Amino acid sequence: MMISQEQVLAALRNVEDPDLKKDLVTLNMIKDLKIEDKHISFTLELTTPACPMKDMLKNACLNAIKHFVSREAEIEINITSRVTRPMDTTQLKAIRNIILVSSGKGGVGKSTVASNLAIALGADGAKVGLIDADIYGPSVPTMFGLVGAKPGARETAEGKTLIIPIEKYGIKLLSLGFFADPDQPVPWRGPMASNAVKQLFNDADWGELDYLIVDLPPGTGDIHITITQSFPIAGAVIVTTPQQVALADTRKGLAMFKMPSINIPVLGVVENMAYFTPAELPENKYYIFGKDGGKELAKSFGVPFLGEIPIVQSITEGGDSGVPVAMDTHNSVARSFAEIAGKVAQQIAINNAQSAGNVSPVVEIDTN
Ligand SMILES: Nc1ncnc2c1ncn2[C@@H]1O[C@H](COP(=O)(O)OP(=O)(O)OP(=O)(O)O)[C@@H](O)[C@H]1O
Repeated sequence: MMISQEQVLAALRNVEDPDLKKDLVTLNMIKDLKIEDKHISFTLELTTPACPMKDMLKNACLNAIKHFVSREAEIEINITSRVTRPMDTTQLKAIRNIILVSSGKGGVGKSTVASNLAIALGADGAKVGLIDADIYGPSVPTMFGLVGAKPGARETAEGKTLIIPIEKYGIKLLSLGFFADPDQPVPWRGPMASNAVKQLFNDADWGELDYLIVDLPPGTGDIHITITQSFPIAGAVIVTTPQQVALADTRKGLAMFKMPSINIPVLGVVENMAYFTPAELPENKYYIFGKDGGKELAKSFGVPFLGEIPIVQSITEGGDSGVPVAMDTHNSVARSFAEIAGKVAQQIAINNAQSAGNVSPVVEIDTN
């Protein structure tokens, strides 16, 4: 039996990426195709290591080759990824996608979501950085067990001094909290705060990153304007809790990203503290702050709903002890964060493909 490259590629043209709505060959995702007798091997290059459809696409390739080429074929598929980036980027070239994590109100769990999202994306093999730009109360040092840590610096060949992000759990971190005394009130104000935040982007030795997560201060202020106008942003993740007071502020925060002068894609809404589950009765969910508020908000703005996170002690404990809950992959909350990370990465890949003209302009948004 002779199998040709053309036969295999023709078979794989029947496999469509459901997000990008084109086949894998057209999308140039099939690499290193080799055929020896009945042994076929190739690499499937995805747009993100966090792709939630990894297994589905691999199975679809196997089935297509078995069906259209030969039942006897022995098929080996190696999965890799090359994270795409928005098109219009001339600065921060080594940072592919900047993701803002934002909330209308303080204390809703924005830093918790930013930290766990960073870990969940990194767990799939992506190169991830995290900037804590919360001028009012930088909490990333606490959440990563780095209170009192001081980043180093190095000189470039051109004589520029670069801050070296601190690496923990595979994530490169910089927080305004590293540059202030943890026991003193935060002195950042107006232009000084904006300049300090810009430095975290421009004057740091980030190296290559697939995703740089930014934990913003709550609300809508100078820092938001500075960041959205200074850097190419892949999108914003909005964190809310189900109470009406939180939702009202979230609505304002979300509307800000949609303003024509800002115009940042909203990747979706995360509903934190969605319900309470007692450890001894894990099946019982108590919607003590109201039900589905985040979901309905997402629907009303036509943006994806990324998932809900319950109120659980392991999140508070993880945050306080410097080991974010997403590190414990057996914990069900860690799985929820992994799912949210998958959806965020997926949404970015769709937006990037769209801006590169690689996908039809109508993208279905899952708001269920
Ligand atoms: N789902 C949850 N279950 C239990 N505790 C949580 C949950 N989400 C957040 N917390 C805890 O609530 C506190 C506030 O969370 P976090 O610092 O993430 O909020 P924030 O929105 O970033 O606050 P800030 O406005 O200060 O930036 C932390 O102690 C955190 O561990």
